[in-house]
Amino acid sequence: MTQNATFNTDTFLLEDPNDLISTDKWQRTVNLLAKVFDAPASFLVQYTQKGFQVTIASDQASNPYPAGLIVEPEVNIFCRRIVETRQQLYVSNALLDSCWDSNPEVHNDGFRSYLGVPVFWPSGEPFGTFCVMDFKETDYQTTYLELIRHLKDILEADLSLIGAYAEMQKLAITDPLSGVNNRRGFDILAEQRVKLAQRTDTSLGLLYLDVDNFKAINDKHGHGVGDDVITLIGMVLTQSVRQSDVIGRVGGDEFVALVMYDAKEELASVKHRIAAAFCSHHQLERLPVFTVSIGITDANSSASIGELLDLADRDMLQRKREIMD
Ligand SMILES: Nc1nc2c(ncn2[C@@H]2O[C@H](COP(=O)(O)OP(=O)(O)OP(=O)(O)O)[C@@H](O)[C@H]2O)c(=O)[nH]1
Repeated sequence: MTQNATFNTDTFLLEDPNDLISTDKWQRTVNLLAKVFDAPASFLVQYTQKGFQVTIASDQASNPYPAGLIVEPEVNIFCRRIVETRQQLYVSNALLDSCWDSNPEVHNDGFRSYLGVPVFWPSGEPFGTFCVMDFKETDYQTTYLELIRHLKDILEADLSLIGAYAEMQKLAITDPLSGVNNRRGFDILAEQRVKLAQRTDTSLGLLYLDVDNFKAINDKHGHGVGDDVITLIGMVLTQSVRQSDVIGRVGGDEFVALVMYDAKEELASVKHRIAAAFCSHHQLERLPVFTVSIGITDANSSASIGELLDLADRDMLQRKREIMD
């Protein structure tokens, strides 16, 4: 289920710039680091599965590594050690330790000294490193180590801003009771999913689910039990569809799922899977027995999400009438 696309810690910030980050301020911070250490190069480096990318490079002619440069994740560079250990690293002279023999920063580019600290996302995941490098051996004193940690706090404060904003965005599109997308979230993500399906030539179907006589559950067992049924539906739907499918709660007891399929019969089998899941779950959860009506429509036309929801809703009502009659 596509839900948390707003805060992706596995994407390079340079590929997906964030308005909340002032890269000017970061540039000044990185430049300042090089200046106070009287060093030829300093960096903010981001780590993802794709490797290490220089996000910001101090703007001196002596700096060989520009912003945007990516180093493969398995290369034995200093920053890699920090990401692995999550600890500060100070190498005053890399030639004195054979573990750096295979480091291209040392044997290709002539660096001797490295001081770096880990930078973390607010989630505690490593963002990357903040570091300063020199072509000569160094002997940094404690106050310098404190300074680099202080400057890194400034960068982490900005990263926590992105985290807080992403969290707010997530809250704005999530239904707190069922944990699935609310109507706004569903509309946004479903529209993206439809565009992606058109580009990749895949087929989509829309399921519309409504609890039968939900009002009676509330009236007979109380609102709290009704809430538990809503929570259960969110859970069952999440477990019944693929990660890339989009689900949402679009009304009190109404849920929808936009699902990808290869053969049309798959839509009917998703529908049966969902209905069957309720049978086993309400026993486990000690909830009253309830049934749901599910409508389906094909979602491969140029119709808007609102129009598709209407079609699936009408199909659901038709089925509900058939059961009630
Ligand atoms: N417990 C609980 N009840 C809710 C919530 N949101 C809406 N409802 C109730 O859901 C009920 C929906 O009633 P109806 O739209 O008549 O639907 P129904 O009783 O399922 O009837 P049919 O759709 O015809 O099967 C109303 O009584 C609402 O008060 C919620 O978050 N929690």
